[in-house]
Amino acid sequence: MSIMLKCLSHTPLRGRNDPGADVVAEVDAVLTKARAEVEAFDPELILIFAPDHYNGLFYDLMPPFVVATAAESVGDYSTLPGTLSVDAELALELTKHLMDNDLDISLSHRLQVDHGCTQTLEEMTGSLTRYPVIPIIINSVAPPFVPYRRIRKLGEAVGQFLAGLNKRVLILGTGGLSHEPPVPLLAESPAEVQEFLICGRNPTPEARAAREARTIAAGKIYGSELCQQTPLNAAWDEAFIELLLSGELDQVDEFDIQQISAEAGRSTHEVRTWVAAFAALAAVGPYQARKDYYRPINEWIAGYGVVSATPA
Ligand SMILES: O=C(O)CCc1cccc(O)c1O
Ligand SMILES: [Fe+2]
Repeated sequence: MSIMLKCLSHTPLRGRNDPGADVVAEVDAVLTKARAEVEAFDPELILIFAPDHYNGLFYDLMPPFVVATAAESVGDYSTLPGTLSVDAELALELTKHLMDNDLDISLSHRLQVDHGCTQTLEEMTGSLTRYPVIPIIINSVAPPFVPYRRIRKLGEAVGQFLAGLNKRVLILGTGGLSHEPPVPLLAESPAEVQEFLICGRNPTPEARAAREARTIAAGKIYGSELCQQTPLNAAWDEAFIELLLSGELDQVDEFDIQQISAEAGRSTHEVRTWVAAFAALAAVGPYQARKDYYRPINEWIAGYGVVSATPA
């Protein structure tokens, strides 16, 4: 088995509410290089850890994490629609492996996924079907959350499974870093928003458009004094990236969920996907990681980062 890891932010505001042309060009160059590395690696399997943003998973049944044996893109924010090329048999084997290793994983035989999964898949491969994929969706947006140590253990167990395959595997983590887009909180919402958060699957095109417009409007003022949301936190992001580069992943066991929300924004918890990805790689052996890019980008509502790693 050989293995490559890439973790990167996603943001549906890329191409919709862009920063200056110089920054756009920088990010384009970073993503082009990352994609070329994926192409050269030629993965036989992609294991993607991704969040969901109330598109596939709702409070009527909210799992801490879930393996999908089949996945359909909802095509939000004009992302690619359609069916992902999930390796169903292998996804089921992985699920059993996780259960046998004391992880109470959920299983979906038909999961809707959103930009949180598909944007990165498209950016890294140009498609939703180029390579066989197994999605693992980690709850990062709908509190309460399981502790970070559980995410590290999930990643470890996934890594042990991957180590037993005779395949080239690309591990992806997508989301973060610091950011707080305008996603409603169940406890603070009026009844109709609560209804959406509990069972809002398959919204009307109008409802979807309204949601997208709200995110774009938030991007226009993010980081200014007009904005109510927690601002980006470059220091938090840089420290998190350093932690990953150091290899001392068990430090995430000390992460305080409330404190991260307060200091870096509620959606910062999308970095749980990065924790799982790195824990999976670390389970295979020592690794070498590099920071490809970091910049706080208010227009995108994202502490925007790209990190790569391979076995040392
Ligand atoms: O529509 C949503 O729920 C949030 C959209 C969104 C915006 C900025 C950064 C993100 O990571 C993200 O997911
Ligand atoms: Fe997100």
